[in-house]
Amino acid sequence: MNELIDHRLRRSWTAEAADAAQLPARAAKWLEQRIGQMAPSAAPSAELTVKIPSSNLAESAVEALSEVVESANVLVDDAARLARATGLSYLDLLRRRSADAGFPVPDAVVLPADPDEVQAVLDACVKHDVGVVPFGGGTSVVGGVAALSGEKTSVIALDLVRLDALVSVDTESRIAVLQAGVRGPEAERLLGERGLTLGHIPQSFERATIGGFAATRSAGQASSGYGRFEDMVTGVRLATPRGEWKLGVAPASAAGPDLRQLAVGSEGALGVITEVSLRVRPAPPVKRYEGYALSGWEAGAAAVRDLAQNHVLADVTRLSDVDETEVSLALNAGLKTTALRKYLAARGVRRPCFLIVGWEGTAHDVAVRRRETTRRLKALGAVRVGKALGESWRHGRFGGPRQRDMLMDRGVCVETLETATYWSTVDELRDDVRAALTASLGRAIVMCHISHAYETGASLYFTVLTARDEADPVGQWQRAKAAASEAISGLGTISHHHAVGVDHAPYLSAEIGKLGVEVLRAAKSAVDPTGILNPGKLV
Ligand SMILES: Cc1cc2nc3c(=O)[nH]c(=O)nc-3n(C[C@H](O)[C@H](O)[C@H](O)COP(=O)(O)OP(=O)(O)OC[C@H]3O[C@@H](n4cnc5c(N)ncnc54)[C@H](O)[C@@H]3O)c2cc1C
Repeated sequence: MNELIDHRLRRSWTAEAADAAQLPARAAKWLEQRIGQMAPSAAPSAELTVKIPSSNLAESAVEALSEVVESANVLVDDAARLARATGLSYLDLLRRRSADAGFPVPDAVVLPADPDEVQAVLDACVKHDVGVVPFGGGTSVVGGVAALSGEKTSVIALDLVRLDALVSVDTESRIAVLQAGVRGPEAERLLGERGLTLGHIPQSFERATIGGFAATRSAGQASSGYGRFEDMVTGVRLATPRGEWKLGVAPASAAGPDLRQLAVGSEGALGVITEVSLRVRPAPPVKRYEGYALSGWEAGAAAVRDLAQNHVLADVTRLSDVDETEVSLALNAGLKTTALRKYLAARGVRRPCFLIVGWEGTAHDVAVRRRETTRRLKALGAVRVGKALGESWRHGRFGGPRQRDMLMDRGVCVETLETATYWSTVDELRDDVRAALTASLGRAIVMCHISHAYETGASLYFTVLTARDEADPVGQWQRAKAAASEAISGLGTISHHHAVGVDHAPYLSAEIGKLGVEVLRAAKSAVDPTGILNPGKLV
């Protein structure tokens, strides 16, 4: 079980794919021409080289926790604690490459087996005044699982990996109840055995958990078809320092504000999600993915808006800007790029923006919906590239994290950030974020895509590549991220799906108002009066 979240394996995302990501020499040369000379660094060692402080958890607390979960499930060894010390942001990975842990490490890892044990662990932590960081897949990129102790003298990582069951399925209502620690692939396997699917496939699917998806209001790549994770949640079971809280008795309700939506997105600060009731759908027998190209970002964004506002979005709708398209042409050895460029230029697409569209469902459903989407796309000037592009994206869609490790080994600063805004400000926000990142980083490739579209607006997801500043690599990215966040603040949301965590907390009140922050703090003090839950996150 420890292997599942060991950072040495996590570095390669999945153990079996450790060497899958390679940068062809041609691509490396292209990259160096764009961002300048890079200074390769050694890949992190497979040995445990990071020095970490010893555990500060009082013996009485260890004993109390051991009574709840048995002593074998209270881990105080360095490897176990280090494995749950951070998430997977660029800064997390960067800090893990140095010899001294420049980040807080939990004093123990506690592994409860079921919701009742989670509740009993919280009760013991209240009694011993120990901070608790709920830990799902540990894929947070905003510091959500950072082992901050706040005002407490010790903090545990509450790892939910043993809560791994499909609890029940109500086929008539199409609702499945899953425990919080079930990872994406296992959820699909368990549901697939019953002919069902959740359809929630974020890029972190391989490692992230049901509890983590709910706690962060995650959005999967097929959100246009299946909805965001919060759209799927029909009920939540939470353990809190004040006792258990269950929410969700009907598909819709006018019994006051929807408190399920307070639990969803609560980032471990208002309770530990132990079970989630989820709307499920019949597993689709047909999946069809294909690619189109549009000439320039404005034409591409206008096409996605047209599809959204005419209710003909494909389940997956993903538009890359010119830079992201250029990079995928340069780095993707699988596509016959020269021929493709000529083909597109001959059809008037000189600055191509790739659009991936994917439909899932019955053969009839896919055929009908595909016809409608593609009819509109052609009318909007989109040129069909074909199935190869769609399938190449579908098969490579979990490759990003592996490529990131490999780029970091080569001396590249590589990170992503995201936001969302209304259609009327999509272009302005994109321009402002790009300008802020470029002004801060100098020579950099700043790519952007839309991967989640709505009638009223869209998400914007940025990927940045620049040569790492070896003198101050942490400061280099912190300054760029702050500049981008300032540009976002006021025009869009500080996070469309990565959540608040530590990194976005300074920008929350600009978005929801001081009163909004007070409302969240009041909710927190109601469920967590002594402040043991996830100190320093969200509010
Ligand atoms: C390479 C990569 C790609 C990603 N792609 C996407 C994407 O496509 N879409 C997307 O939405 N996100 C994406 N993310 C972000 C991240 O995967 C999501 O935020 C995910 O929902 C986190 O799930 P997790 O189980 O890993 O949670 P963790 O990282 O373990 O925790 C995230 C936060 O939730 C809290 N938490 C976890 N479990 C519980 C629980 N049971 N109860 C209460 N609180 C809990 C934690 O304390 C923390 O604050 C990506 C991350 C990476 C590294």
